[in-house]
This record gives sequence, C-alpha cells and structure tokens, in this order.
Amino acid sequence: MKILIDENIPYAESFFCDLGEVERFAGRGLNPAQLVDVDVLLVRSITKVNAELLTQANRLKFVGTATIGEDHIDKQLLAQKGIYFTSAPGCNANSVAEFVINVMLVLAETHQLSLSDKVVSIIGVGNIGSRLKAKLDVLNIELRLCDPYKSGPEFTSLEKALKEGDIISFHTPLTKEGEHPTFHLLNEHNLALLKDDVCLINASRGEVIDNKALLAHIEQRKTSNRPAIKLALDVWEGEPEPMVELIPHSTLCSAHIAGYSLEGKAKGTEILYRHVCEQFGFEASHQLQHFLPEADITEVSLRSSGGNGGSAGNSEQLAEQSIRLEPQALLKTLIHLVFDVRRDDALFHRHLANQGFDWIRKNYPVRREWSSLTVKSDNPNLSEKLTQLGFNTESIV
Ligand SMILES: NC(=O)c1ccc[n+]([C@@H]2O[C@H](COP(=O)([O-])OP(=O)(O)OC[C@H]3O[C@@H](n4cnc5c(N)ncnc54)[C@H](O)[C@@H]3O)[C@@H](O)[C@H]2O)c1
Ligand SMILES: O=C(O)[C@H](O)[C@H](O)COP(=O)(O)O
Repeated sequence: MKILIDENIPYAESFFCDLGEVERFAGRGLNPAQLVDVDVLLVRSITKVNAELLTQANRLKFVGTATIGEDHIDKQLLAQKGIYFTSAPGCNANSVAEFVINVMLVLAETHQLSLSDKVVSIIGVGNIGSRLKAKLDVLNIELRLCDPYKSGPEFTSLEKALKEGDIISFHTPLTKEGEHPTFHLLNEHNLALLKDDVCLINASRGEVIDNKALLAHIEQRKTSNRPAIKLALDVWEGEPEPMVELIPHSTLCSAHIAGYSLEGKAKGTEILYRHVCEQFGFEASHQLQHFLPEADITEVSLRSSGGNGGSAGNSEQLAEQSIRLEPQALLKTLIHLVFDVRRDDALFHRHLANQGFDWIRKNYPVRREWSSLTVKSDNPNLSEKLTQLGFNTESIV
C-alpha cells in the first residue's frame, strides 16, 4: 500500500511505517502525477483536494486531512468517486482554546485590563468554542455564546454577542453556503456594533472577517477619535498573503498556528491512523503517548504555606509569594512557563517579509500544551481549578 503524507504531519513514519510505503510531499506543491498508484492521501489545509488534483489518482481509496477545517476538500467529488474521507475533528481543539486564553492574557497585560469583569463572546461553539467555554467557566468569566446550529437558553444572537462582548473570539468553520454562511460573518455592517474598547480575536479562518472592512473600520475609528480595537489575528484573508496593512493595528499577529501545539498536530496523525487501520482492516497498535517527548519544563511547585525552595529534580520553584499573586497574574505565569504567544508574534514580524507565511508555519518551533506541565500545590482548590483548565496537578504537603 502506498501512503502519501504531507511533510508537516508529525509522527507519520512512526504511525504508518508498518502499514505500507510512506512518502512525503510539500503541501502546496502536490501535483496530479504524484497520485499515481497512491492508496492513501493524508493532507493538511493548504492542499486543495479537487478534480484537478485527482486526475491521475488511479488507486486512491482514502483521503484524510489532519485538521478540523474541511474547506479545502471537495467532499462531494470524493463521495462520487467512492473515496473514503475523514477529517480529524477535535484534534487541535485544546490547542486553539489554550492559544486563545494565552492571547487574552497577553492582550490584558498589554492594555492593562482585568479579565475578571469582562464579557467574552464565543462565535461558533463546536469543538474549539466549547473547550474554550469550559476553560473560561473555570475562570468564572461571563460569556455570550453564539451558534445558530445549537439551541438552548445559553445561546444568543450574533448581534447581541457582538454588541455585548468585551472580548470576541471567532471559532466557526468557513462556509459560503447553507443557512448560516460564515464568509465575512463580521463585515462592514455589523462591525459598527462592536464596543469602543473591544478585543477581537480570530483563530478560525481569515475569510470569516472581511479584512478590508475591518481595516476601514479601524481607520474610521481613528479619524473619529474612538479607541482602537485591540486585535489579535492568527488567520488572515488571502493566506499565505495576509493583508499587511492590518499588521500595525494588531497587538498580536501569528501565522495560522493556533492549532499547532505538538499534541494538537500529533492527535491529528493519530486520528487519521485509526481511520486508515479501520478502513483497511489493520489492528491499530500504535498510540500517541508512546511518541510524545517530555516537555522542557515538566514540574513547578507552588507553596502557599512556608515553602523553602527545596524541591527536587528538574522542577522549577516559583517564589512563595506566587500563590498570593492575583489569579490572572498567576495563571499567566504558569501558562507562560509552557508557552508565551508573544514568541509567535515575534516570529511573524521577523520572518513574514523575507521567508513568508508558509515558512513560518513549516518551521514552527515545538509548542506544548498545559498538560505537559505538572503543577504541584498544597492548595487543593487551586489544584482542582488547574486540573479543570488542563494542567497536570499533584498535591504536596
Ligand atoms: N487557527 C487555527 O490554527 C485553527 C485550528 C483549528 C481550527 N480552526 C478553524 O476553526 C474552526 C472551528 O473548529 P472546531 O473544531 O470548533 O469546529 P467544529 O465544527 O467543531 O465547530 C464549529 C462550530 O461553529 C458553528 N457555526 C457554524 N456556522 C456558524 C455561524 N454562522 N455562526 C456561529 N456559529 C456557527 C457550528 O455549528 C459548530 O458548532 C474550523 O472549522 C477551522 O476553520 C483554526
Ligand atoms: O483546520 C484546522 O484544523 C486548522 O486550521 C489547522 O491548524 C490548519 O493547519 P494546516 O493544515 O494549515 O497546517
């Protein structure tokens, strides 16, 4: 069996080597001739799987994308050709939810905001949106949830979510059809609904926000002396060529990497591996946990009562007073032991002009999730909250 796999799908050899011959390809450079005699094609979002690509696919039985987004796949065509298709739903949901909270904490620090009295609007409450909601619930943050495909008293209209959100975060798929298309969901008409001091985060798809209209709105705020939007953009209309005029107006810029934790990417590989095994009748004998390396910082100890800094091994000892930091500051300190989104903002600014958007994504440094850090604490309430947020925790006496 021949398995063709995007070069940016981690651990593919480890998972697939005993199922067949594994060959790698560059995501944007895949050409139809490379699909001759291929049985399984595993892509990421930058490969358009359409009629043009499949002209020479004489044996293709399986297409998988190691992503949740499916807007690059002609699913109807695959169904017509009897080619099995799967995405990897949920694989990077935790990665994006962690990234967005990281962004919120940095926006809060940069613009000197307290998150505790803010209303966060989540637009699109699927795998990512609901993961984000769960974490923000732990932090007791007031929410507005907007998802027209879901019902219940907790859901609100887009208009209300835009009007009432101090922080608005987009987590919809990109759709141009259906009852509630998301292409330019935020546009010249409803941008006017945003609060004066709003924080706006997009880690969904660039085209969900009309980037030209956003720029015009930002400029119009300036001329009418309204406060600037506090903007964090991970996704851009027209990738890999983002609208550069938006960059100076964004507190945080990144190159579509919200889902790029090592765990998030690797879970995508594992999900596809399980589907391939099922479809071709193999036993799924490999598990992701056997491949993931230890993080650089694995432990930190928080002592609220008389810690003396004497913890063992490679653990990092935060000062005794850390436990008395404001919750927002403590959380930011812990999260930034794992990863600080300002690193990705710096990569974006340093490399976009010369190396380009795709280069930043392809050379993305390893980033771990909060679960890679064990927080030892003698405060059971704190431990419980940190566990609910996704850290690994241990109690100390
Ligand atoms: N920046 C990144 O690195 C990154 C990573 C992962 C996913 N994404 C993007 O985020 C999107 C969401 O991911 P997910 O895993 O949560 O997907 P999902 O399919 O689980 O959830 C999407 C949710 O959006 C809702 N929705 C659809 N149309 C809507 C509309 N008009 N208004 C409000 N809600 C609407 C759906 O009902 C669904 O609940 C993906 O489709 C992908 O485009 C980006
Ligand atoms: O849709 C997704 O899952 C994400 O946007 C994903 O992180 C995209 O990554 P890519 O496939 O472009 O490498």
